[in-house]
Amino acid sequence: MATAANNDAHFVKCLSPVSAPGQSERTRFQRFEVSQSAQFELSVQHFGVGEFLPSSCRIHILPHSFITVAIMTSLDASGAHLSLASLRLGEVAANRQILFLPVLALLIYILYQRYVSPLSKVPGPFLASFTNLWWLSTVLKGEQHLDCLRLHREYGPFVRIGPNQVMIADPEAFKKIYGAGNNFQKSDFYKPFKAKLKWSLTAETDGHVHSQNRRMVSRPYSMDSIRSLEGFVEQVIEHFLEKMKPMTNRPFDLGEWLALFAIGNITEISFAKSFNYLDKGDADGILALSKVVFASANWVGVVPWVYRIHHLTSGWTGNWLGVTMRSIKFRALAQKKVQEHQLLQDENEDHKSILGYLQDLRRKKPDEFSEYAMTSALTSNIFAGSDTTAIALRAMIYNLLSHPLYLQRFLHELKERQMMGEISDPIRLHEAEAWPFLQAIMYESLRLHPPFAAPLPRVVPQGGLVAKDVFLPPGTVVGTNAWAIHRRPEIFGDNVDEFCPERWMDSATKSELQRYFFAFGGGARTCLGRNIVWLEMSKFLPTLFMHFDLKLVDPKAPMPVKNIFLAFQEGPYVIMTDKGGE
Ligand code: HEM
Repeated sequence: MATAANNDAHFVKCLSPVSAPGQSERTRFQRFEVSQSAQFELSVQHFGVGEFLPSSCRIHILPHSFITVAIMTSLDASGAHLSLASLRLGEVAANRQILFLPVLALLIYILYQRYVSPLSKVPGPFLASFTNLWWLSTVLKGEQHLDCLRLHREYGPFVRIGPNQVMIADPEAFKKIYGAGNNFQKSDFYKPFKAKLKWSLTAETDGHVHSQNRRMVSRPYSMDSIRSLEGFVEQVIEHFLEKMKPMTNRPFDLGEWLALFAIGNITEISFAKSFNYLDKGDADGILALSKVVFASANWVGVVPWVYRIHHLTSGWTGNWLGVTMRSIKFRALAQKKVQEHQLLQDENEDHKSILGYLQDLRRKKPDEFSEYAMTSALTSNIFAGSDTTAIALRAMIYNLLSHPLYLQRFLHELKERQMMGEISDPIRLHEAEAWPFLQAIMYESLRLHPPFAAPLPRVVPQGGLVAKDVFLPPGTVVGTNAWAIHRRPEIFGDNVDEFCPERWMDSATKSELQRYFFAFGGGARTCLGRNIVWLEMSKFLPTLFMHFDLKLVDPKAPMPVKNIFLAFQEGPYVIMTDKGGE
C-alpha cells in the first residue's frame, strides 16, 4: 500500500492540467485522494500500463488511463455531484485511449514500410512508400505518361510508387519481366476489367487459363490469316475517303473521324458487318462509354479493393463502377452482332472475318470453345482495338504534319512508288511492308506516343527479381510504362524526345530497338491484334495521303493529351484539300 500512496502523488499532479468544467482544483484533489485501493491498481493493469510511471512521464497519454480508473473508484467513495464531474474526465481519457492505439499502429506501419520492408531501399516519394493513395492521386491527374518520366528522372530506373509496387524503366529488368516464357503474371489491377466475365484474354490473371484461351483463338490474328481481312479494311478506307470529301478546305477535327474509322474497321474485320459508324457517328455511345470504362479502370485498378466492394454490393446497389460496363455493354454489342452473323452467307477463305474463323472453330470443337468464349473474344476486339488504333493514327498524322521535312520525304516517296507502279490504291499490305520509310514512321510514332500509357503491372514470381543491385521479393507488383522505356537514351540514343524515323531504317539497329518496343506490350501477353493494327495503319496512312493534302490548322500547337490509361489526344485539327480536285 506504501507504493500505492506514492503513485497516487503522481496521479494528482498529473491530473491538474486537465480541467473538469465547474470543478475547483481542491475538489479534484480530494476526489482522487480517495482512489487508493486494490481495485484501482487492478484497473490500471487492465489498461496495460502495468506499473506507474515516474512523474517526468506525465505528459504522455498513459497517465490518463489512470484517470479512467479513478472514476470507477470515486463512485464508491463520493457523492453524486463529484461522480458526475469525474465521469466527464473519464470520457476525455477514454477517447484519448481509443485514438492512441491506432495512431501508434499507423506510426509503426509507416516506419516499417519506409525503413524496414524489403522495398525500403527502392527510392520514391515518401508518401508512396506506405500508401497507394499517392499513386492514385497521380493517376487521377491524367498525366501519368509525363509523371513517370519525371519520376524516373528524379529517382532512377526503379521507383517505388506504392507500398508493394515498383515502376521500372531499367532495360535489364524490363526484359526479365516481359520476356517470352517468363512467369510474371498480371496483377489484381486487371480484375475490374474482367469483372464477372467467365472467359477473358486481356484481363485474365491466371497464366495457365490465359494461355489455353489464347491458343484457342489465336489463328485469325496470325499473319497467315490477316491477308483475308484486307478486303474488309479496304471497304472501310474507301468509305472514309468518301466521307472526307465534304470536309475539305475548312478546319475540322480529324481525330474524331479517326476514332470512327478505327471502330468501323475493327467491327467490320471482326463481324463482317459494319456498325456503320462513319455514317451514324457514335450514335450508340460506345466510344463515349469506352472512355468512361478506361477512366474508371485507370483508378479502380490502383485500389482493387474498391472493385471487390462493388462486386459484393452490386446486387443491392447496381453497377456504379464504369469499368464494369466493359463486360456488360461492350459484350451486349458483340452478342448482337454474333446473332446477326448467323444470318449471313458463309464467307470464303479470301474474305473471312474473325467471327467467321471463330465460327469454324466452334463447329470443330463445340465442347471446348463455347459461344460465350467466342463472344468474349470478340468483345475484346472492340474494346482493345478501337481507341488504341485511333490514338496511333492521330500520333502518326500529327507527327508527319508537324515535321515538314519528313512529310516532304514521305510524299516524295509516295509519288515515286505510285509512278513506278509499286503501290496500288488502296495500297496493299505487302506493298506497304516493302516501304521502309513508311514502316519507320509508324514505329517512331508509336515509340513517341504509345497508346497504353500506364505501367502494365505484373507480379514478381517465386525467386524474386534481381536486376542491377536491386532485389524485389516475390509478390512485389512491378510495371513498366511504355512512355518511359521508349525514352531510355541507352536504348534509343540521346535524341529520345525527337521524332526521328531514321532510327528504324537500319535493319540491324531496328531489330535491337524492337526488343524494347513496348507499344504492344510483351511476352505471353503481347497484343493479340498487333498484326491487324499494322494492317490497318499500313493501308490507311499512305492511302489517305494519296487522296488528300493535309496541313495542321496551327502547326506549332502541341496536341493536348489526357491520360486515362490510354493517352487520348485532342485533334489533330487539320485542313484538307482533295488531290483529285486539283
Ligand atoms: C495501335 C493499336 C493497339 C495497341 C497500341 C495495342 C496495345 C496492346 C497492349 C499494350 C496490350 C497488352 C496489355 C497488357 O499487357 O495489359 C494489348 C493486348 C491486347 N490487345 Fe491490343 N493494341 C492495339 C490494337 C488491338 C486490336 C486492333 C486488337 C483486336 C483485334 C487488340 C486486341 C488485344 C487483345 C485481345 C489483347 C490481350 C492479349 C492477351 O492478353 O493475350 N489490340 N494490346
